[in-house]
Amino acid sequence: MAAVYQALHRRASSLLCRLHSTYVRKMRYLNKLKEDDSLCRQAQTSGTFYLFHNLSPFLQKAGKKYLVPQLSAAEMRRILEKSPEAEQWMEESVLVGCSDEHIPHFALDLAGALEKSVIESELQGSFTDLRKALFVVDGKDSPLLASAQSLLRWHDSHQYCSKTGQPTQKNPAGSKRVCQASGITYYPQVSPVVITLVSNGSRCLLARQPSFPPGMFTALSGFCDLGETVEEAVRREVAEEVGLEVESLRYSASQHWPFPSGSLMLGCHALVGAQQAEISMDSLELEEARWFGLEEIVEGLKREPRSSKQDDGSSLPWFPPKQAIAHQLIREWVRQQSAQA
Ligand SMILES: NC(=O)C1=CN([C@@H]2O[C@H](COP(=O)(O)OP(=O)(O)OC[C@H]3O[C@@H](n4cnc5c(N)ncnc54)[C@H](OP(=O)(O)O)[C@@H]3O)[C@@H](O)[C@H]2O)C=CC1
Ligand SMILES: [Mg+2]
Repeated sequence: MAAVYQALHRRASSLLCRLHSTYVRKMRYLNKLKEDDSLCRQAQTSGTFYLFHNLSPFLQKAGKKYLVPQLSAAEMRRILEKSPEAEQWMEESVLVGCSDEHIPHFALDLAGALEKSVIESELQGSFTDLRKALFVVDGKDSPLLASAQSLLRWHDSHQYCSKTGQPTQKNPAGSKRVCQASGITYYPQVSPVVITLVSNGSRCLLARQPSFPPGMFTALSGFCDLGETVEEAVRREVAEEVGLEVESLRYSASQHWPFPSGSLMLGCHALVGAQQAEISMDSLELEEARWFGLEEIVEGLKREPRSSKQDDGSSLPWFPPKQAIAHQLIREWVRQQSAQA
């Protein structure tokens, strides 16, 4: 029995080791592509490409599913034949990942090269607004679309050096831009945002902004100020937006979020004292903020935007879908409350 157990253990360890080394090798290869320009240029000729047009990703419909096609370099060339300066366009692509077999994946925005309709009819699909695309594609594809779009957006808005006004040049991987005149290197920017699910022990606090779709409530969020810690940003945002003082907080998880540009959402749970029930809302930013009990949250999680609409035109509360970290925080709170009951 012991021998069988040992053999199984050895096999499991060796599998784990191989898995780990695949990951490590992949990360090192990606890093090399960012550092070695000629290797990256060469990789472009054998890589695959995700297409964007004006920052909208290209999707293909297969039955009820939406797929995110990857084009080979040969297919890319064939599409770009219709555009002058085809090679130059290939060089605009940015590295967004690679397969376990080290096939590099690039993203490319073809807005300046070809009409949207030309590509759509050629490839039988459509460029879809990212706000829709993120929620209809397979779960594993949405983080990739989100980060690819953020990187393409950053390149599009950092074409010039902010010191000299001269054009900046992107490296082949797209991990930086350099101004030859000043020697300044620019790296893609990330904006840290705290997102906090406030609880008073038995209820949690959700809010809505006037721009949200009817009935949607979510956790409080806000951009970190320069020089602030995550803890300070959580305390300040909760104080500013709902007038409550956080007593303790716990980090949960993070998520890249492509809106408005490239945010790193830092998800936290915060506790306020049970006696602090009165909300004093910042009505410049929020339209409504209120406490929700466990039952109401559980019901809201089952609801979809369409099913929330009532006959009198009002909407019952519903929450962000599973792709958003707000959803994860709300589910964690439900699990925690249910375990305490
Ligand atoms: N993934 C998820 O689950 C969720 C994600 N979010 C995201 O969190 C983000 C922040 O939430 P929000 O409550 O609006 O933030 P804030 O409470 O910080 O308020 C937004 C305002 O902050 C100002 N601001 C400060 N720094 C920045 C910056 N770096 N970029 C843009 N605006 C800045 C802007 O004001 P001004 O325009 O006056 O200059 C903006 O209108 C949103 O973009 C939203 O998409 C929110 C909830 C859920
Ligand atoms: Mg806010």
